[in-house]
Amino acid sequence: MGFDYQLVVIGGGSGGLTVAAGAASFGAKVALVERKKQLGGDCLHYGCMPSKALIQAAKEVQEASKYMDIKKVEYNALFEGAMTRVKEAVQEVQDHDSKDRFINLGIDLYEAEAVFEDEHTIRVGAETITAKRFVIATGSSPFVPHIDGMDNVGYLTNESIFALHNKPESLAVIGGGVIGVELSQAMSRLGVDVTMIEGNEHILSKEDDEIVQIAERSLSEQLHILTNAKAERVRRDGKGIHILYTKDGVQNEIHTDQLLVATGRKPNIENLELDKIGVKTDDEGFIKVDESLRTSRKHIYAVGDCNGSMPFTHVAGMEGKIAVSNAVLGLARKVSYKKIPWIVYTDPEIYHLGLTEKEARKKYGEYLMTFKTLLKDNDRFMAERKKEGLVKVLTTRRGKIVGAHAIGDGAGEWMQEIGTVQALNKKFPSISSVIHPYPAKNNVVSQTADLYWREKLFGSKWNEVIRWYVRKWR
Ligand SMILES: Cc1cc2nc3c(=O)[nH]c(=O)nc-3n(C[C@H](O)[C@H](O)[C@H](O)COP(=O)(O)OP(=O)(O)OC[C@H]3O[C@@H](n4cnc5c(N)ncnc54)[C@H](O)[C@@H]3O)c2cc1C
Ligand SMILES: NC(=O)c1ccc[n+]([C@@H]2O[C@H](COP(=O)([O-])OP(=O)(O)OC[C@H]3O[C@@H](n4cnc5c(N)ncnc54)[C@H](O)[C@@H]3O)[C@@H](O)[C@H]2O)c1
Repeated sequence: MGFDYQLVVIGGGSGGLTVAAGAASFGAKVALVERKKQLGGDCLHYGCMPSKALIQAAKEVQEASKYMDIKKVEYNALFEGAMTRVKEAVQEVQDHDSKDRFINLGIDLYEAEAVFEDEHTIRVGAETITAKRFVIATGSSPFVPHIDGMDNVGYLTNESIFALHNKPESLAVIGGGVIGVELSQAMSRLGVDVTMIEGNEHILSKEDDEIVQIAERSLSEQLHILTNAKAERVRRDGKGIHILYTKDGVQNEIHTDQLLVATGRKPNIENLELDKIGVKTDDEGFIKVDESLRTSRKHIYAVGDCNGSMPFTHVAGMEGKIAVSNAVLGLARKVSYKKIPWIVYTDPEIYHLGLTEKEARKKYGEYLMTFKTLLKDNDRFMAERKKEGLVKVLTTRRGKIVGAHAIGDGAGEWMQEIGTVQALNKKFPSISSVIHPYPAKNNVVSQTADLYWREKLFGSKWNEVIRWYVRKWR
């Protein structure tokens, strides 16, 4: 039976665009279906791009505030300016990733919501199209917990906060995960009074404990952080939004101009009619895939946020490339999530690779080695007065990297050296033999790698042997 297309990709975000472009460049007949007017998905429109533009604008305001007294009315103008920068950044990347670029690759674009009719057919608006294989890349949306009054209060999510024009006086943020902390700090730097309500004992629950301690200390100088706190009820009146919450068993209320909900994600599968074609999902609705990214229907693949693996753009991209190899070239490449770093773009910035110390200790027990350098012990961070921070690297006794974490100015950039070394299957101590230009910030990484040798040479029986050799023979 002939199909209209060899491959139909559903969703034109980070994952879907990688798949569509990759498949077309291998000569496949490809259609891309996107329900929104623009390509780019969450990362471009409501995620990575607008948040990073906002973070940068807020950082500049905060720097300026060190040298001048910024008045309240000036903060209003600076806020509006920051929001304009956000829109400009999104537009610039949008122009670069235009529809024409994909049409010129020979891809047929359909601007409509895809709905499965049967396992080889989808409805897109008024048309139906058939394909031999599909890749679902429909992403995720904000998950909003059930809190009494929420439906009537008019809250913000990452899909609406970047459209704010006027600076709110105050902002409450429910959720102290990555979105919560990045946006809270940026808003606070733009003169907004921010209160964060986090249900867990600590914010950023996926990070290493010591990193979290430093992050909490630093962020609580700029925001009110309420941990172990549960929002029970919200209501709006003429003065704004009231949030009734319980913290450590005690009830309290805060009053705020705006409320941001940042409590995790849910998959965009609601209208696909996956049940009809036998594509299985887990309890939260994320599409189940095997290591080759195949769903329970073997000719249908799922990549990016909708499969619930790791909700990052670089993961959607990595999965997209594997899906192209498998769906288009017929290979059987498998995904691995062991060597995927991420960054939390706060100031100080956080870098995360692999296991936290708690996880690594559980797995490796006494075979785990931990190497730490405080930024206050590094010349460059001393010189720049950016001494708050830590590098922590976790290895096996033989130097295999199992985790690397840092918090500090620009950590996301200078720590990636460790991610590269790990990806190339080299050991952590090999960084010691690479000459780092002094006093680049990545010296703190080689300084930490030197600790491995110090431990091996001076913290073991070898030390005695070397000392004996030097005394006797040199
Ligand atoms: C505030 C915020 C900041 C972030 N910052 C970062 C960051 O700094 N770094 C990072 O790596 N990640 C970041 N992320 C995560 C990143 O945005 C996502 O992991 C990434 O966008 C996932 O890509 P995707 O292709 O799976 O989904 P998306 O990019 O969301 O694309 C899915 C597309 O599918 C479309 N679609 C959905 N259903 C249908 C349908 N039935 N028919 C047709 N089209 C459909 C949607 O309209 C959308 O365009 C951030 C997320 C948020 C919310
Ligand atoms: N820098 C980046 O790469 C970046 C930036 C933003 C988002 N993202 C991606 O987006 C994903 C989603 O981010 P997120 O911050 O929404 O999710 P998250 O899972 O990181 O954090 C959600 C937080 O909300 C808390 N929470 C949940 N329900 C609550 C409730 N009722 N009351 C109080 N607290 C509650 C959770 O305990 C958790 O700490 C992230 O996992 C990340 O992968 C990445």
